Amino acid sequence: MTTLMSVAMSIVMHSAHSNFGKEVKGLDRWAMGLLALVGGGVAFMLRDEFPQTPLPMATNALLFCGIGLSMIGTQEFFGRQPSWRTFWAIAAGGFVLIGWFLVIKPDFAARVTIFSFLVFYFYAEQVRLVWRHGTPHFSTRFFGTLIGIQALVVLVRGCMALRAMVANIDLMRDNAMANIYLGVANFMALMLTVAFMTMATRRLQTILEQRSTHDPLTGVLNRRGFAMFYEHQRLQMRRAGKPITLMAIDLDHFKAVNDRFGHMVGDKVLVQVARAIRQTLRETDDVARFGGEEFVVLLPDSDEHNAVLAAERIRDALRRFADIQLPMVTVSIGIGCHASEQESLDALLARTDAALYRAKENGRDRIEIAM
Ligand SMILES: Nc1nc2c(ncn2[C@@H]2O[C@H](COP(=O)(O)OP(=O)(O)OP(=O)(O)O)[C@@H](O)[C@H]2O)c(=O)[nH]1
Repeated sequence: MTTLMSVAMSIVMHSAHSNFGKEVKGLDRWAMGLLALVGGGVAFMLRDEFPQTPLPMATNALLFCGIGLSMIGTQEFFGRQPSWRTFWAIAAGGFVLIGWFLVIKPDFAARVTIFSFLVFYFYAEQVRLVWRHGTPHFSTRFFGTLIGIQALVVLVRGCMALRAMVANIDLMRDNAMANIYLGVANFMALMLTVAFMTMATRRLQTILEQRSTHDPLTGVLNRRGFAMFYEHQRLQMRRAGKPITLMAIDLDHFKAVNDRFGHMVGDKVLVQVARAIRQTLRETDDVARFGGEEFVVLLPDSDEHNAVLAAERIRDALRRFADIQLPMVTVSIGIGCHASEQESLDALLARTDAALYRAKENGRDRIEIAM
């Protein structure tokens, strides 16, 4: 049953990889790893039919590859460089050593010791990755706990084998430790896959949320993200009785930048302008790109005077563009402060935009305050 279900899970993993493999790494490794484990399981089942050597060797090789691939998958998931050398060293070294203690100098306990300690490394590395790079979320804790248990079980079995407690480690004999090990090994292959999928879907959810609220070119908020941020800040500021001020920023003669230097350079300028704006703001402020070359900044707990100071800082930052080998650009800025608690975001934006267009009309590269 476990073997069949692992095949099903491998298909699920593979289809998840083809749908969002670019966003979430490691799924294909897990899918392949599961297939290798299935192969190992089948080889294990056929042990009585073909009791002679190649089969146990193949079982071990497939199990090494299956568990090792899950480590590679988890490394890729967390954005780490996959350690293929370690993978091959362990898989090949394990294969040779187990072959030695199977054919040349048959020793069951030695084989279990070698197998357990080598695969322990694969699991322990994943525990380390979760510990260091995991996000504080249920899915990560779920995966981390399961992989930790798996590592522990394998380690205990390795230690028992090291002390040559053959009765406890021989899976063919009916004893508590062997039953626990077989149960955990079978159940865990599935549970770990489910847990990894939970982490993968959580990652995908975060990415999609980020995409729906952020501008892909500059990475700052988009209109939707800005509206959400505004709503959150509006409630907080209303409770605290503090003002909210908006700043509408539009690049001057940006068409000329595009025409003269090309669209690619125009894009770079937009990215740098967004970065420059962000760097001049406080932690509590945020900036959005409202399409084209217009940015809107929200300044909670700021009045018009503070907003003008912030706007001047932004204009100063843009003057340093020559240092990063980009064409110099100037901006026109409109500033609007909440007139009353009842004023809607659209109304405030309209007043701020009107101030911005006044700045354009009055010669650009200047700041105007909304009436
Ligand atoms: N490179 C690049 N250009 C963009 C993007 N979005 C809009 N633009 C360009 O921004 C320019 C906006 O031109 P206009 O609306 O005439 O404004 P402007 O030239 O900045 O003039 P004023 O705003 O009146 O000072 C157009 O050339 C658009 O093609 C973008 O994502 N990347």
